[in-house]
Amino acid sequence: MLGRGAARALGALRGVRGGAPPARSLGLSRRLLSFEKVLDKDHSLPKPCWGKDMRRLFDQFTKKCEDGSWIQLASYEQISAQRSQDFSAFIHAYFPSASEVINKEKLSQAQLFTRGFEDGMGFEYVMFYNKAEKRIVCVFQGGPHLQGMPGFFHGGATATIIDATVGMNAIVSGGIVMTANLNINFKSPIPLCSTVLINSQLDKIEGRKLFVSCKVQSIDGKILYTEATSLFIMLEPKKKKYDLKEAVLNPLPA
Ligand SMILES: CCCCCCCCCC(=O)SCCNC(=O)CCNC(=O)[C@H](O)C(C)(C)COP(=O)(O)OP(=O)(O)OC[C@H]1O[C@@H](n2cnc3c(N)ncnc32)[C@H](O)[C@@H]1OP(=O)(O)O
Repeated sequence: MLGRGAARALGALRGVRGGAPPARSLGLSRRLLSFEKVLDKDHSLPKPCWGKDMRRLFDQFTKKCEDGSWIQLASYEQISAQRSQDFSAFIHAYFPSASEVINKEKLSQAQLFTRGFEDGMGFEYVMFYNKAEKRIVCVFQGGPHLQGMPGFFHGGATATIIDATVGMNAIVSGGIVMTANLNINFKSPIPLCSTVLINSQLDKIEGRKLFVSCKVQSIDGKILYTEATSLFIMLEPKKKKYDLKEAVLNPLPA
């Protein structure tokens, strides 16, 4: 999914706010900017369902964006490219057997898993990217529909938001990538409806492999809830029968 998720995720890079200079002037490539989402709202902006911790951290990181060292990443449910025939061609090129299952109509109805919940009930999050430090910080407030053991987040929900965060970090460096391995150590249960910080770091790139690690901590940094390491693989360029780069540089209208 992340090949497609990659496109969705890179749509996030369109969002540079808080008076920060345009992403292009920050050195982000046109390629990144080209993954534009044209539908629905940007879920990474403050909502009434955000608690005071989420809102305060949003304001703190938005402030850090003012000098251009950090970029806030917008987040949508879908990208315009997903609706185009070209995106079906992309799936066919990389995963021909999947293209027998996913038709254009299904693709147009699909939406990002983490954005499929009612406001405040599931994943509320906003990510900030520091290119120089190869870091992405995710401020995450999980809702009551993410419960596992009573009163705590489901481990799969924690894994999901980790995958989204380390995945975004891999995407901003590697483009179209997929999760090959995700290794999680659950150290302490995360109280339901709390706000936590996910700090991810791109550790190294070896050929097509990107290694990204992260920590999930309480907002005061005193509790380490979860640690994870991950491996992302850039999709094999030689298998490419379709020029995704060109498609995203010149996206079709939705
Ligand atoms: C706002 C949007 C947010 C978006 C972020 C959301 C994040 C969500 C991300 C996902 O959930 S993605 C969905 C879950 N992942 C998958 O479904 C991937 C399924 N696996 C595959 O499709 C392929 O296995 C994969 C594309 C990952 C790799 O296949 P390839 O044929 O391109 O690679 P290949 O097998 O040739 O391996 C390339 C290198 O990686 C290594 N490798 C591959 N898989 C590995 C693995 N699992 N562990 C360790 N090494 C691995 C492999 O040994 C080799 O190393 P060397 O180059 O040194 O020889």
